[in-house]
Amino acid sequence: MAPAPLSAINLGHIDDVQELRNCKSSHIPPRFIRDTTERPALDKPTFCSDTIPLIDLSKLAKGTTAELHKLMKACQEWGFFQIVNHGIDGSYGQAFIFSEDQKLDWCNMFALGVIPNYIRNPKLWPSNPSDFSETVETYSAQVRQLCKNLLKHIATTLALKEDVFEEMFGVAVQAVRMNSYPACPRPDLVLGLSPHSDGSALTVLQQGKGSSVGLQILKDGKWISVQPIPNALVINIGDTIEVLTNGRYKSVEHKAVTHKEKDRLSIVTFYAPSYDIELGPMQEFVDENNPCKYRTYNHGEYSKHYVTNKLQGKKRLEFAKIVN
Ligand SMILES: O=C(O)CCC(=O)C(=O)O
Ligand SMILES: [Fe+2]
Repeated sequence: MAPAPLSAINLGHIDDVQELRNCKSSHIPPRFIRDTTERPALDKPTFCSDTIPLIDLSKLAKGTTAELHKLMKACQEWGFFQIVNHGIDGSYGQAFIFSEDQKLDWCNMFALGVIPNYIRNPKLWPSNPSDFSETVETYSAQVRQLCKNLLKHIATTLALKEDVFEEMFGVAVQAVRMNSYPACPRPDLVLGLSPHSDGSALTVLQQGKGSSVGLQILKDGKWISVQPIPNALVINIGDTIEVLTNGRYKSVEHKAVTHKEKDRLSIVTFYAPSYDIELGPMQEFVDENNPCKYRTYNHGEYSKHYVTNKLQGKKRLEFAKIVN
């Protein structure tokens, strides 16, 4: 999702977290200090008997039933999983600020629209380093193919025709966002990225090699850290799949925390239907035991709503919720 245009709202002075880090002061400007209820509990490690599921894409490609079952459980119970054997090699600024009193994330973001062409702003594509654009193009083409494949497997786990999402989505919208989280002297007071669900159908997250733990997901009311696995990609279900499956597969709330000494970079691809598509729960997931939970809406309107509202858990999905 591209960041929302900064409008006439008074945003006040915004410190650059990269500069704050470079000046090595232990002072955290108040705009970054979270209310006590929001602060990450870093001293209490998130214990969980399970870690997020790890899926072997090469086994899915061979049609291994056990792996497909694992994928089904991952989508149903976690909304998040990591994948291995996927065949992909491995001017910043704040986003999602809408008011002067809003707490800021300890993160610099750089977002680029990739496909279709009309969401690209060539002026934003840096010419330095010289291979930046080509690298993003190559990576994005591979991730696009990966998303198409994953959506086929996901459709199979739902007993749907494997091409159902591809046929429904039209020319899928693809955007990439680079999140840079500089080390923070007080990671216990700030958040790298506020809790949110993604507005996409699928999200693919790549972490820097040797990355510190940063991503946390909300599972059964507890924040669980996603342990980086070398060469694995983290995949999560976005709001679109939650709506289409009438909540069978859920988009899961997640956030990022920072580290006292280590910088962290995540490269995130959002893959979503074309903006002109009308979306609502598929009839396969609605019956008398599963009443329709979401209205039908235009995906372009949802995307606009998504980028013009602050990150606040799953609040943005209320746009589509049917209230009884
Ligand atoms: O950097 C991370 O681990 C999380 C990034 C994320 O959730 C996002 O960009 O939507
Ligand atoms: Fe996200």
